[in-house]
Amino acid sequence: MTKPIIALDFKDMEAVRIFLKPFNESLFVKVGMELYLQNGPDIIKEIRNQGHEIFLDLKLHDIPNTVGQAMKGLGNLDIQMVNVHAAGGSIMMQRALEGLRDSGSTASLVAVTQLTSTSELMMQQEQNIQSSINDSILNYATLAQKSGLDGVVCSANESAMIRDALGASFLKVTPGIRTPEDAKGDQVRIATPEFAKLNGATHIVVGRSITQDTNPVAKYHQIKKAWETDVK
Ligand SMILES: O=c1ccn([C@@H]2O[C@H](COP(=O)(O)O)[C@@H](O)[C@H]2O)c(=O)[nH]1
Repeated sequence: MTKPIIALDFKDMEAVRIFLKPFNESLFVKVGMELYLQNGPDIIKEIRNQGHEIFLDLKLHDIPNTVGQAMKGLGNLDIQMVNVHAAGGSIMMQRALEGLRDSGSTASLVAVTQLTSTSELMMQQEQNIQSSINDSILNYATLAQKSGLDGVVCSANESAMIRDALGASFLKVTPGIRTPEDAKGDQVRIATPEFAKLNGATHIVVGRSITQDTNPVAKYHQIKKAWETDVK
């Protein structure tokens, strides 16, 4: 069972240090654009030195050569998971994977399908995709699998569909996790940890529900328990 991934959406390492200090255990954390782009690769070294696993969530999306070369560089960091946008296309995803493996990295490479902040209506009107959001997500997930990637980022509302179509071992990394008492914020396609578990998610990503709680350690353990408990 994978640990819930905590999204460290903080502005600097000092804020990360303060957040991580009360946790007396090894965690799986996510470093995203806010933290990485303002602090650079040193942040990865320090978090790894504290014994935590890292999902580097930079969502690369550019022409294949640029993404391939960038991935080659990121592969030199000691990270366990990294991602691209599936909308960049199959050639871009293949070059990303080649770049990552050329660097010797064994990190999982996953592709974002539709952001969990996107509704079906937004997708249809703003991206001009005239299918259901589930069809779009399954299309991107299928493309990612054919491109050799390890899995996708989707919401837990789509993880059962992807599991049934593409297999249980294809990773379904699911942000947009909320407990019933949490604020939805800018997320649209949300689910509880229990729902994610029941519906084939392989990983859950939780940010503000933990980081902005008055007792982050207790909230993390509440979510971890809900995620790990077997549901019949
Ligand atoms: O589709 C996606 C892809 C990535 N994310 C990231 O996950 C966390 C979620 O944070 P919350 O505070 O729990 O909403 C955040 O870092 C996003 O960049 C996502 O939400 N949806």
